[in-house]
Amino acid sequence: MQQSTWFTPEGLEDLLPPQAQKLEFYRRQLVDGFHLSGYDLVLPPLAEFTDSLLTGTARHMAVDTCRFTDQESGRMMGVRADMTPQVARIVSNRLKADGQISRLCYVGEVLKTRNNKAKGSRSPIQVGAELFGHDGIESDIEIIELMLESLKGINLNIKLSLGHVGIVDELIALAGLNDAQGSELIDILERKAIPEFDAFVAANISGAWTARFQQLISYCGNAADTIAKAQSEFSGLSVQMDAYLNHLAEMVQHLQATHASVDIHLDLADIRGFQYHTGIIFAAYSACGFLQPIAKGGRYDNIGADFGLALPATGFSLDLRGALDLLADVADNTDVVYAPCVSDADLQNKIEELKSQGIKVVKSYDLEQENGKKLSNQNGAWQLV
Ligand SMILES: N[C@@H](Cc1c[nH]c[nH+]1)C(=O)O
Repeated sequence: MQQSTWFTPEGLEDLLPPQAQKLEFYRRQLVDGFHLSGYDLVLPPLAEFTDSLLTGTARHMAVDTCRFTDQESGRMMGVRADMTPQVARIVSNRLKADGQISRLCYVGEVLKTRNNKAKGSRSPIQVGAELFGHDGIESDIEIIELMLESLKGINLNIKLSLGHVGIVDELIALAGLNDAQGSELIDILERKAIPEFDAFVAANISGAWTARFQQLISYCGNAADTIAKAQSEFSGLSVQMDAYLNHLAEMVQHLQATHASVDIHLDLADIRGFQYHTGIIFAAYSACGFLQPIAKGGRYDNIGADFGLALPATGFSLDLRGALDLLADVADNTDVVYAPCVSDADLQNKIEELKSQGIKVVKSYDLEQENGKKLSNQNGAWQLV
């Protein structure tokens, strides 16, 4: 047998005890929390036709998506690299949830073509929530608060970073950049390549706009100060720009009132990893310093257009596998009882009764050797000894 037979591919790992149980514990806690906020669970399939998986705004995901030919239909399929576009397909095409608000949540493993550690796990276990059918700031607030509440519920201490994709887009439009220039700039910002950004601005932007792009990149820091600065310097550039900044300011004000203990940070030029987003974007970083966000999300209006129903949408997801080391270990305090392997209906009833009380009952093939409580037949009745 070749030695490589028992190796798993780079970035695809087994989760062993007790880590797997720990993940399951937190998964339940998160999904139960979503449920209590009115989010219904959906479980999309692991793979879909690339036509639906990589449609519209999700086409940017193509490089991350493992693809293969479906032996049934001959069509190209892909393993999901993100569940959000799948949930958008479900709401637009399966639930046809027009004219109403839909709240959905999901859990599942996703897969990425490459093992880029800087971008997080190659096979995240994605847990998330999406809200469809509302385009006001209230739904952005609901989703961000749900994320904060969920992370607090699993005892993760985080910092919140906020941004708005529209601000970069609007500045590009106002400065009169053409499509190619706009895409190049977005690509530079996605990589946060500051020297390239400076070179791009020097070569492509003139007059007062040069200073504005430099200001944009400087809008990074404490939320209250940064939004005040951005609002004073960008005020009046356009109605849209004012609206975007006002939305952010309102968001900051709201969260400072409801989540006073959360450290809120603004980064108006940070669009890294926000591929299909169109509005307010956000990320939660570990307060104990961790480069990858624990959870992230944002508004992504109209992603469902290709599925026949364009709905406003906002949501967030987190990678439970990536967050596992940051989560407290879960002690297994369940009582253990050993049971003999004998054919006896009363014993079986007793075992079921104990399990229904949350007691762990383990079959023993050598009861004498076990340390701990045992089920023993005492004068015809099964009892704990
Ligand atoms: N699925 C996105 C986050 C998101 C969820 N909903 C909206 N955005 C991601 O993993 O980056």
